[in-house]
Amino acid sequence: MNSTVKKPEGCIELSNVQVNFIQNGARFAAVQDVSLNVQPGEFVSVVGPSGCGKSTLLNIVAGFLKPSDGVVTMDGQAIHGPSAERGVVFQQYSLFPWLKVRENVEFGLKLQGMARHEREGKARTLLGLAGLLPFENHYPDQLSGGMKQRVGIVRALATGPRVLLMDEPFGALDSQTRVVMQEILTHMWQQWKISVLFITHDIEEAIFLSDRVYVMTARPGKIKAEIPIDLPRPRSAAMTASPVFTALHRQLKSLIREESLAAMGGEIDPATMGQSWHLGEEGMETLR
Ligand SMILES: Nc1ncnc2c1ncn2[C@@H]1O[C@H](COP(=O)(O)OP(=O)(O)OP(=O)(O)O)[C@@H](O)[C@H]1O
Repeated sequence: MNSTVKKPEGCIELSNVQVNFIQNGARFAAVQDVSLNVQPGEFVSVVGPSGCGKSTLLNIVAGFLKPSDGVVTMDGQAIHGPSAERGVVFQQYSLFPWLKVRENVEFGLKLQGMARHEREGKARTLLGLAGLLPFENHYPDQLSGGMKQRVGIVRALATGPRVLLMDEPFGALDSQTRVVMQEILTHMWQQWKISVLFITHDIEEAIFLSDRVYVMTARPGKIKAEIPIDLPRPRSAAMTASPVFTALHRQLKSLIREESLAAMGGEIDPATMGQSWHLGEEGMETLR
């Protein structure tokens, strides 16, 4: 946990959550017995192999999905559906293409019944903080991917949520833009001190941004480990070369690698990985 002053609200708790889905007529557990929490003002990431149920967990906290079993609360109240108290940012830029940048940010405020001049002022302040004010009259199509995602974050924050839920928000960006976006997000988060639940495949991203990281097992997704990230704040790109960062990276990589191999269902034998394939004449024949 960082040492900044916490808002008194924005506590998410999942207790013994199970999610069953039906695929091809068969029921299976996507998520099993998951208990995790995000404390007020904390930045928590969830990492794990593809298909382990990360997005499913986020969708439950967002209120888009109901768990088959278990309890999910925000500040002690059960979550029954989506709410402006929980802002969501997805990988796909979910901006309205027919609205200008500022109109996109104002959208939720308009729904809340805020008067025009007030919402204009609020949107402009937030856009200014994100360095986007010069683009307030642009349409989303006129922006780069990184800028669109910054608008998406500002829009999610505009209505004053207690929690920000982010599902691979930088997954569609090139690696350089992604690193810059991580720095922007960590600075924005330090100003807003809002609780964040962040889903990512990227170990470095999870370490750089988070106070704690949960690692999930391969499907059915359970919590395999909870790793505190004891790096000072504010975070800077230079920290990624520090011994603490490197050790955390190694630890998380090893935990996830075990699960990624498990997720492949024994298709790959770790003992022989890296050895060249010797197909033999018979094997070559099957490829011809
Ligand atoms: N609505 C649904 N109906 C049936 N199966 C689903 C549904 N949603 C997700 N699944 C399955 O549940 C499992 C978990 O999916 P989920 O998208 O949560 O995983 P993930 O960890 O976010 O994956 P990725 O990292 O690849 O995005 C997957 O096997 C997925 O195919």
